[in-house]
Amino acid sequence: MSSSVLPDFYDLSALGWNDSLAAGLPAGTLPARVARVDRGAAEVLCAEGQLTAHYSARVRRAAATDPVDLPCVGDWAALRRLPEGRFELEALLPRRTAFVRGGVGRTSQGGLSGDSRGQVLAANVDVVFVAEPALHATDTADLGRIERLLALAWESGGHPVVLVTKADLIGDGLAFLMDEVASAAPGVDVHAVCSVTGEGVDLVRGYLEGSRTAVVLGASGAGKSTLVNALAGEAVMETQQVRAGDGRGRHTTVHRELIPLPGGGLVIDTPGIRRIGLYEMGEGVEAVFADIEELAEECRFADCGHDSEPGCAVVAAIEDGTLPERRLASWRKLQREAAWMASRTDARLRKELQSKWKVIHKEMRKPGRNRP
Ligand SMILES: Nc1nc2c(ncn2[C@@H]2O[C@H](COP(=O)(O)OP(=O)(O)OP(=O)(O)O)[C@@H](O)[C@H]2O)c(=O)[nH]1
Ligand SMILES: [Zn+2]
Repeated sequence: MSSSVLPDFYDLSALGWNDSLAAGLPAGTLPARVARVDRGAAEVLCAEGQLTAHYSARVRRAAATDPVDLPCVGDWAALRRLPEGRFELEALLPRRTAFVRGGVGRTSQGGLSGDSRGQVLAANVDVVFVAEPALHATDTADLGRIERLLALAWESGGHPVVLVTKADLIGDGLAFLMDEVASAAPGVDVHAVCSVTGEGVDLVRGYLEGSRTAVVLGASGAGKSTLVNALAGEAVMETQQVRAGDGRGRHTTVHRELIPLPGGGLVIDTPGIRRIGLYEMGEGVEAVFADIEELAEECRFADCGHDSEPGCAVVAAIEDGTLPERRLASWRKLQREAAWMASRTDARLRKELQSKWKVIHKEMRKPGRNRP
């Protein structure tokens, strides 16, 4: 599908390479960014171009013990040149952010395998675009879905941005809808985009400045591929129309899952990331509902259930109209889901990742950052 010619080499900084990553590179190795993984090997982009690097014995051993150590798209890796000229993926550099799917797998018998080991779907994602169409069939933007995807975005450690896509479909109702969406996304930038007219596309591009890496989360048909194509200025992704037109399955022609954009920045698109809304979320829920968490601190009872307790600040906010009732219901629903998932995913992994990212989140939630 892509008409772009593969370059013979990549400018490392255009792939997101920087000094702090360089400081962690083992001596005598070559930095490379993982663009796709296969069994036992990765397609990588590096100063030498695009090449295949097989995993070293050490990487294979580590991954056998803990699948989280398996290379994934977006990872930075250290390559070693073997005497015969091939490259081996010797080690992974520490990840700054990661989308982790908990170990809720299916056993061969069809039941849930409780092995509770995580799998990393994408690493080193700086910006997480949450795409929700202004109009989906006959429904306007689903605020609950935005909240759920925001929880996943916060949890990854990346910087979330909400994009109301297909803005052309809603006409005069847009301003009202944007206010509603903003109320579901405290502390997060919200923009309207239209891939048909190009409205908002430059704004989106701005988030990728400095060779940042993004993913676009959103339901099927949200306009993710169309947006990425608009950013790239060419068809790097198959859209639903194309797929419907030639009857081929999805992802048959898309090989690289890490896509460097001609205007700078990179986008990660994998089947796993496309389905991520179906996976779990944990403490990200707290970040999405920071407004309710804040109110809850004002409740008379520390264990207030925000139901019919006296002195409940949350119920008071609903009564005086400052907190939409829908938001409390959405918070409860996501909390229940998060608790269910947490009970069957790797607690150790979660803790480890969260303590790392708490610092980043704190930084991002500082006053002055577009709080409502
Ligand atoms: N009117 C309008 N239609 C759009 C816009 N963006 C995308 N579409 C259409 O919406 C449909 C779905 O777009 P895709 O980009 O394939 O959606 P997707 O999110 O990649 O969908 P999946 O691949 O199923 O996850 C296509 O028919 C697009 O032409 C837009 O800004 N305005
Ligand atoms: Zn309360």
